[in-house]
Amino acid sequence: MNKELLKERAYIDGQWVSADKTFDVDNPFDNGIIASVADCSVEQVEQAIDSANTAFKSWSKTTAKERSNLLHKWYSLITDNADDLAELLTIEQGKPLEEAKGEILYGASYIKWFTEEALRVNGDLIPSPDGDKQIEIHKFPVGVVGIITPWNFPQAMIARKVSPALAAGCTVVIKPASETPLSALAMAALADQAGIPKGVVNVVPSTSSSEVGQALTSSPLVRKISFTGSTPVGKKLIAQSAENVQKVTMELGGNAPFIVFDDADINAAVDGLMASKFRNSGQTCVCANRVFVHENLYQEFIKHLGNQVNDLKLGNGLSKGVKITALINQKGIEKVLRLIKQATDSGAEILAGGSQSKEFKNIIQPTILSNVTQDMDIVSEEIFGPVIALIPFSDDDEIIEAANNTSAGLASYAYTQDRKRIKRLVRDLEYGMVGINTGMLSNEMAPFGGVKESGMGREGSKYGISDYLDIKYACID
Ligand SMILES: NC(=O)C1=CN([C@@H]2O[C@H](COP(=O)(O)OP(=O)(O)OC[C@H]3O[C@@H](n4cnc5c(N)ncnc54)[C@H](OP(=O)(O)O)[C@@H]3O)[C@@H](O)[C@H]2O)C=CC1
Ligand SMILES: O=C(O)[C@H](O)CS(=O)(=O)O
Repeated sequence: MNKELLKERAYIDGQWVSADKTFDVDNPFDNGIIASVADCSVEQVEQAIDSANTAFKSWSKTTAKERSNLLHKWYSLITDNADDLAELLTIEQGKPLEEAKGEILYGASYIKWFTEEALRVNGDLIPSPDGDKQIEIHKFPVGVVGIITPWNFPQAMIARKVSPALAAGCTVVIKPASETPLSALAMAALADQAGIPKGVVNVVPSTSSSEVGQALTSSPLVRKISFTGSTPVGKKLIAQSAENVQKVTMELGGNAPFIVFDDADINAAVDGLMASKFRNSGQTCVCANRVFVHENLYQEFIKHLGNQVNDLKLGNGLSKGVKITALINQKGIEKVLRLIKQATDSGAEILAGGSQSKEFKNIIQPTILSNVTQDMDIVSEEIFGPVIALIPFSDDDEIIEAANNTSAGLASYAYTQDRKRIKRLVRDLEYGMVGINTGMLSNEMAPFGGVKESGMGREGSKYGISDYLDIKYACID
């Protein structure tokens, strides 16, 4: 791997900066230490905010074309270094190398998208209702953006937030997850190489996440917070952002229903479930979390599903053909084992897996639980692991109500051929995103985001840049 991309110091004001202390980053597969990274203090975060604020004064006055060209250089450097970035990502996060490569290109697709969207931030001229006065609508970048990202997509979540921010003319201070800071620092190294001016992008790794969040939300210089992570942390940040009336974009937890109706193509539904459920070993906010299968198909579905699950290869993400790898940390492993045990203690049946791999202690076997019921914790909590919870159903009306019976509202999925039923599902499922006959719905051209306690704002698509712009109305007589 290109050692130039392995950075251990913070990136503040265009400089690589040490801190008074460091924290270790380990490989989730074997817990081997791979780096010791600068553990930034609140003072250093404040320095980064000051730097971003100074840089904003000039960056916000560059032309959209200049920003677009620099973003494109960043995009090109990322795609040119995709293999090395993927290897770094797998080492620090654990996911299979093929998935890590996919994440790098997925993240880069957002940067490419916003090189184009940067050129389409237009205002309006509105005919005045009041004599000859002219109504002009202008759009301006909001300012310094505080960005806090999770460990499950350590590169793509940064690309998905930083690219619209920079395209709009904003500057950013990024606090990556402590489990996975290396991908963020590598992205900063390539932004530096691309010629993105000092202070526009700052990365401040820190294990003092709560204090860093407080520093970002309490600073009047920070005009927006963009966060992807758990709902409890999202709620804290929303509350804290009120102090300075900051804009927020929140991509929070999910609890996706995956509904297989009696007219579904079983093979397609099993393929869609495998793709949705086992990506990143189940550690995504859009994974199928509750799998409702019509009783008429239940037994046949289980047979098809079991065949595919039993074929999944477990191991080190760097090894060829591996599909199921280590969960991010012991906390994540214990949470999934707790949910499995509570379900089986309450009557669920294990059809496959059900425990940690005998060979690799940090890997949980791909698991199928049958006869799961709505009262179980595995139904109400975001599993974040390779566990399929199967719930049989018989009635269309009941199933939509059951699917909506959660405080989350991010992704939802259904397999059916019935056009009337599809229209009803799109209308009545209370989610930001609905996948019909597909288990994969994330791409840079579609608005990614949720409703209810899954957050607010949208990332990607023609809507994504609006979160980083303010509208100014000028009335000219
Ligand atoms: N919707 C999504 O995409 C994601 C959902 N989740 C859900 O969250 C659960 C826990 O995962 P976890 O990684 O702990 O998610 P967290 O929400 O705890 O962490 C996400 C990010 O927020 C930071 N953070 C944590 N606490 C605070 C705080 N008080 N103020 C400011 N920033 C904070 C973390 O920093 P640090 O790393 O230093 O703790 C990390 O950078 C998962 O099991 C899953 O259910 C998790 C990740 C992504
Ligand atoms: O946080 C996540 O889980 C990601 O947003 C999911 S996706 O965008 O990579 O599908």
